Amino acid sequence: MITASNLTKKYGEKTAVKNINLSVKKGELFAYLGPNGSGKSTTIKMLMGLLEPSDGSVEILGEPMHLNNTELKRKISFVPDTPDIIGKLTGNEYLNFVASIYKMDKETYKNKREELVNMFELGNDLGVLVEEYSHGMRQKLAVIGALMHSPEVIFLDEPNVGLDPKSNRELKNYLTDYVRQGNTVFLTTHTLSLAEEIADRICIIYQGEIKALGTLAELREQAGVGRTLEDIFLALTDGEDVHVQEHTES
Ligand SMILES: Nc1ncnc2c1ncn2[C@@H]1O[C@H](COP(=O)(O)OP(=O)(O)OP(=O)(O)O)[C@@H](O)[C@H]1O
Repeated sequence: MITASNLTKKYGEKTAVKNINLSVKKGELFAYLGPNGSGKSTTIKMLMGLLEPSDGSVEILGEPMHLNNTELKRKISFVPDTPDIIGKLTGNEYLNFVASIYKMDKETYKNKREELVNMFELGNDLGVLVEEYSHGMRQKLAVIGALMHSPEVIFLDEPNVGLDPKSNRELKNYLTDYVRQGNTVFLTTHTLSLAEEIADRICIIYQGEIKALGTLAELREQAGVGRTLEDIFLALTDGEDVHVQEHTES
């Protein structure tokens, strides 16, 4: 569903993403982890066709992704790390707008919207201007907008930031159910426990390069008995004195 081949992004002299190769299968929940500035958002933006790679290529649903592949972009969805929703719209207006972009039929829109709005308990705030929303409320609205049209592939950049514990739990349950139905989720997070709990496979990047990729059990096996994901993450990204075998490309 998602394939990155030798994906590279340079900003001037700086190489933010170096030669990333990965592929995410149908029905998989893939967690992409890395410290601040390691290249997670840059990777997601290239996978989504929002940013031109300096080198390498991306395929989504078996099709090449390009900046102007609008039809392919309609089949996927994105929750950015800082949802930039027009403040002069009410929550209702925003969701109507999203439904029109994705050409949702009325009945599906009504049902999906009700399900998601109830899940996040945002019903009472939909008549309010988004500029009056808290960060968490904006985050919920962005997630509802992204999930409403049931995309086969969804990218979420730190979706849990700002969500209260109940909403976090609801989102986790929703995403695990969502992949069980055959959809594909690619998410970044700094909350390692979230990745431990819900990810089928985990990829750790550091300074734009893949350092580890596998199931939690595989990563633990490489790291040695008793190692937590936090130990592994720190060993691979901070130079802590724990030996963990790095990922090598096959
Ligand atoms: N538009 C840009 N111009 C120049 N450099 C950029 C640009 N966007 C990102 N970078 C640089 O690329 C590197 C990777 O940034 P990116 O935002 O992809 O990291 P990240 O892993 O998502 O970080 P965080 O966890 O803090 O969100 C950083 O060094 C950042 O400074």
